[in-house]
Amino acid sequence: MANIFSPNFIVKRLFSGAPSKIRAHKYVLTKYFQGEPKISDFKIVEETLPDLKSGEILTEAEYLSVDPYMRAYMIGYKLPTDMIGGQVAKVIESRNENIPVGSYVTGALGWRTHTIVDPNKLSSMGMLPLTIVPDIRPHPVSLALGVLGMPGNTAYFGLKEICKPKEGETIAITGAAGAVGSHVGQIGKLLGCRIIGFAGTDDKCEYLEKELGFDRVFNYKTCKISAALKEGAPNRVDCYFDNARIFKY
Ligand SMILES: NC(=O)C1=CN([C@@H]2O[C@H](COP(=O)(O)OP(=O)(O)OC[C@H]3O[C@@H](n4cnc5c(N)ncnc54)[C@H](OP(=O)(O)O)[C@@H]3O)[C@@H](O)[C@H]2O)C=CC1
Ligand SMILES: CCCCCC(=O)/C=C/[C@H]1[C@H](O)CC(=O)[C@@H]1CCCCCCC(=O)O
Repeated sequence: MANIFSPNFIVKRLFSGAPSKIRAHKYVLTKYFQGEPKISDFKIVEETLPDLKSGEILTEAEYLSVDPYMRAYMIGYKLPTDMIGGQVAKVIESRNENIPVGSYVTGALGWRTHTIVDPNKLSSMGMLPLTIVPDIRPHPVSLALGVLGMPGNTAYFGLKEICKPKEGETIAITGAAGAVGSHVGQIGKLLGCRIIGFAGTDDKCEYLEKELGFDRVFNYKTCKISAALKEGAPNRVDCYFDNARIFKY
């Protein structure tokens, strides 16, 4: 997740006594990703937003989300195209009586600074409604893209409703340090399970064991998987929550 406001992105408003004109900045994808995404795959475009219509809100992004689905989804768009993506954003102007200025919303608004939203419409791909973030202070609003958002919900419902682990069982997790995996492990611990994880660096493994309380985490790039499973899950693995498809099975 990235806080997008560097000095280059500071909003410029043209005050004229009338409603402010906002110059939004957005990431436009100009090349499909090959390997790691690169700065040169994007250009940044400025656009002046129109005045709000009745029912609409103007949002200012505070957090953008970077997620694995983006690589696959962007292939479906003709280039150049606006970059999709989840946001937590603050409402800075409102012509909607249910969403006052100062509230926070989360939704698929894309990688852009400012957005005019009709809260009754679904996202561009028609999948996600805009959601008002409840007041969760003193916790940060960014949690709406984390444990309270899709990663947390995926972890919670995937574990509770699909894996259905029982207390004392062992859960193995790949992509264990990722947005979903790190929540699966923590929820699993709360359910009284033994958690073994697989992650791609020693730092991630140490973080998961020491900070998040996973029982045993292995660096899948340097360990022998069969030995790791024997050591980490001496009885057996009861649930396998696969986020990364790093194992051939
Ligand atoms: N985030 C969400 O809300 C949702 C996610 N999903 C799916 O869940 C899975 C995990 O998502 P999420 O936790 O958000 O992902 P993250 O981006 O947080 O973590 C992904 C991790 O997967 C590992 N990885 C393994 N193999 C590869 C590879 N070939 N290329 C890149 N990374 C690799 C990397 O960790 P390491 O270095 O440790 O190997 C990487 O950091 C994905 O399949 C995603 O599509 C599904 C529904 C919702
Ligand atoms: C607000 C978007 C948060 C997305 C979090 C995430 O990682 C979603 C994962 C996708 C999963 O891999 C399979 C999906 O279909 C999930 C939803 C993708 C939503 C894309 C919406 C894009 C848009 O409408 O602009």
